[in-house]
Amino acid sequence: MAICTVYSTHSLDSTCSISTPTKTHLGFNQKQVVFFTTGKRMVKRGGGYKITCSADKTVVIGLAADSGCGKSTFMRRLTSVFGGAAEPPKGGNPDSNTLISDTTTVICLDDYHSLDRTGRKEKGVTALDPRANNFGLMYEQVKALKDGIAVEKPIYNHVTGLLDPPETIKPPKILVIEGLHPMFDQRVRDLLDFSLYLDISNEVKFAWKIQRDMAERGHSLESIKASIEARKPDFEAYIDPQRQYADAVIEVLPTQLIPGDNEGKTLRVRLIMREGVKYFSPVYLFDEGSTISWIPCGRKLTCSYPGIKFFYGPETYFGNEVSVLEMDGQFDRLDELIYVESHLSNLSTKFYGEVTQQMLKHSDFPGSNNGTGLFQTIIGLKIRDLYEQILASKAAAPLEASKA
Ligand SMILES: Nc1ncnc2c1ncn2[C@@H]1O[C@H](COP(=O)(O)OP(=O)(O)OP(=O)(O)O)[C@@H](O)[C@H]1O
Ligand SMILES: O=C(CO)[C@H](O)[C@H](O)COP(=O)(O)O
Repeated sequence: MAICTVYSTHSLDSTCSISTPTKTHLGFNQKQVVFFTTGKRMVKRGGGYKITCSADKTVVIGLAADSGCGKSTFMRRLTSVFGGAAEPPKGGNPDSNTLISDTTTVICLDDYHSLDRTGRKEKGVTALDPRANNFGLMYEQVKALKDGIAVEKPIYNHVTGLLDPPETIKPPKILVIEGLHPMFDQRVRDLLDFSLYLDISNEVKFAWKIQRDMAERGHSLESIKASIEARKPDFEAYIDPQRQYADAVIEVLPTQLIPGDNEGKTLRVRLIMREGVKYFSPVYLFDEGSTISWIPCGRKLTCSYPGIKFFYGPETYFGNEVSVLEMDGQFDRLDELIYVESHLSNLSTKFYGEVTQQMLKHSDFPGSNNGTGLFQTIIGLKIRDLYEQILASKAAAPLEASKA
């Protein structure tokens, strides 16, 4: 490691690691102070040397869920927290799965399928099976991006079922890797600064699938049932166990307010937040660490049948201490959410009412009237806070080092 002064997007000195095959290269050596006046990233490849500055490093977020479980919806909420819309890479493959905004780049891990649709059929494996995915490449490329180096990432084309020529991905401020396996491979898992798992119960998954694949894509009820059943063993073997590694889990279950209900319209949603995660402090209701049951319906919150019930308290999840915030039921009037927001703490908002504002802004997104939208919005704000804390700690690091 060497200290260098960097003039780029950062105003503070950054700690840089310099790797060079020879001591002196293109006007600098490891003892010199290096000045850069152009270029956003302190990385040069192809010239035989590489400089990586910690303040330039990408923050990596993992989002795991089965297909059709709300990953895209969550990504839209997260991107919105940072402002600006996410778009596919300009002028690239129209079937690219990547979404880029000013701050975030979201890559879909389906792009690391090593077997295309025909290949999987021939070998008799599903896309959920690790044998159909290239975890070595996933690790190398996520690591490179985290270190500030651009990669040529493959593209899995969901329209044709083929692997298309790769696309260039430049290191963003925040990289989100979303898909079936962000926490499956330990090497990839260790690169994550924060991980989230969307845990949708079978009943609700089925209801959502029917809604989308039957109503919007013209699939038959039988084919939807068959596809869910066919994925189940591999889902249970390879996807579901990733819950244990997640820093936060959003669990979506049928309501308990209507006995025997499994229509999937009214939902009981639990936000399970691991304790002791660096840069992440769980949200709480009223009093941190207490166990609380709260029915907010009445003068300040309009609730039609079956009402709304909140719960908050400590629990154990896969042997880890967690805090759980739960909401069962749905909001009648989204503007009244401010009443609920005012009773929640540690939200990482920048101003009073920011959660409500975000929810109102995207009232047309699925889940906006229930705990799925509320908790996805809260996690989006927590990720912004985590990113800002990591950035601040990196900026402070060289100052600490120089004091030593
Ligand atoms: N919170 C929600 N409440 C109700 N329905 C939802 C919710 N989230 C998602 N859905 C339903 O599930 C469908 C899939 O959502 P979304 O596209 O966000 O999931 P996905 O995980 O990105 O899917 P895929 O991986 O198949 O692209 C939506 O069209 C909607 O019908
Ligand atoms: O689980 C999936 C994505 O999350 C898909 O089933 C997988 O990527 C295979 O895609 P396709 O059905 O387009 O061949």
